[in-house]
Amino acid sequence: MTDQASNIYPEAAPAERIDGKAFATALRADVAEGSARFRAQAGRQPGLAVILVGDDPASQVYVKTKMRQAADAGITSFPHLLPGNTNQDELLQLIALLNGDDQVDGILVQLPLPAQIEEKAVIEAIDPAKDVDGFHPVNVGRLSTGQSALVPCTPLGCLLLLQDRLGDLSGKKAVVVGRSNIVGKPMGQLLLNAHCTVTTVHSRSQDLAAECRSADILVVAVGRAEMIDASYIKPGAIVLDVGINRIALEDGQSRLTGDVDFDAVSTVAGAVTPVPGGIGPMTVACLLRNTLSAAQARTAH
Ligand SMILES: NC(=O)C1=CN([C@@H]2O[C@H](COP(=O)(O)OP(=O)(O)OC[C@H]3O[C@@H](n4cnc5c(N)ncnc54)[C@H](OP(=O)(O)O)[C@@H]3O)[C@@H](O)[C@H]2O)C=CC1
Ligand SMILES: Nc1nc(=O)c2c([nH]1)NC[C@@H]1CN(c3ccc(C(=O)N[C@@H](CCC(=O)O)C(=O)O)cc3)C=[N+]21
Repeated sequence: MTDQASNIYPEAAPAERIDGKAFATALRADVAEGSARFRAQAGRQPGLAVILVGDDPASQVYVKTKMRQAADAGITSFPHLLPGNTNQDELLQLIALLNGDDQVDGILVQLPLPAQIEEKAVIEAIDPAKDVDGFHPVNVGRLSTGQSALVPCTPLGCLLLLQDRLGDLSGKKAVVVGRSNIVGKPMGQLLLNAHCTVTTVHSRSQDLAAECRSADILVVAVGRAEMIDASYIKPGAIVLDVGINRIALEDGQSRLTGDVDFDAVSTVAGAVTPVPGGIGPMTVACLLRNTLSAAQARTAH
């Protein structure tokens, strides 16, 4: 952080830290209530199948967190931990089995997958009604045409936080940094559906900082540690930091950091989400919310 960057608006009050972790805890309590009602009506708990191929330690941690929080929210999880050399046909056979299993309402295949498996083929094999990640082209199409859909968890978590703080988002200027299928694109779509004026920027954009400085709402999902400093921020803006970057420290340890330089941005913004404790926990809470929604929709007809 440069002195210049931290002092461009010296009169501003420091930004509020948005507690995504606490919000996610409240959201999981809502899901638990809904799951209990579902169980009373359907005679079973909502079910979530979680597939992990390989033994990447970070992915193992995420999968454990998801299963523990699912149990706490009254959702049964069905873990499928497959060896790293699993081939595509084996994975597709498992998905076909889960598509046909009435106890399973949601199917999550942890990404990234090993190189021998094509992500697109796997995503397209999942029954769209059980696609709790919202990555299937049917759900992507439904979201982009404003129909009810299973919506990707990370952008859904961002939207819920924004609506909690701002209520109606109509007419707000929103800038999304990043255009991945998982975060950036569905985020733009959700903000557009909520009547924001949306700009999506990426690695080929010109004058990224100027685009970002026009934003009342700035959502950052680039995967570059602390890239966004105070010079990207409009005074008073709400900044959501999706980035999860593990950086090595000198003592051999590591720490998690976002795509936003939290301290620098806090001198200018109105409110900022931290990493950890921001969007990450919201993602997992929204996965459980989507599982409950899928269970309700599957038993409604
Ligand atoms: N909190 C959570 O729950 C989750 C967090 N994440 C994290 O969010 C981050 C983004 O993830 P994801 O969307 O999957 O990442 P991707 O790598 O798929 O996409 C990154 C996007 O950022 C753009 N980009 C990269 N460098 C720059 C740059 N210098 N200037 C402008 N744009 C740039 C890329 O542009 P281009 O398209 O032109 O290449 C691309 O659109 C990661 O840190 C990831 O770990 C992801 C999912 C969930
Ligand atoms: N099919 C699929 N769906 C996903 O949603 C998906 C995925 N694959 N692959 C990986 C990414 C990443 N992701 C995160 C979820 C929670 C935290 C999270 O809870 N983070 C904690 C910190 C956890 C820690 O300390 O490591 C926090 O930010 O506070 C982070 C990242 C979901 N993803």
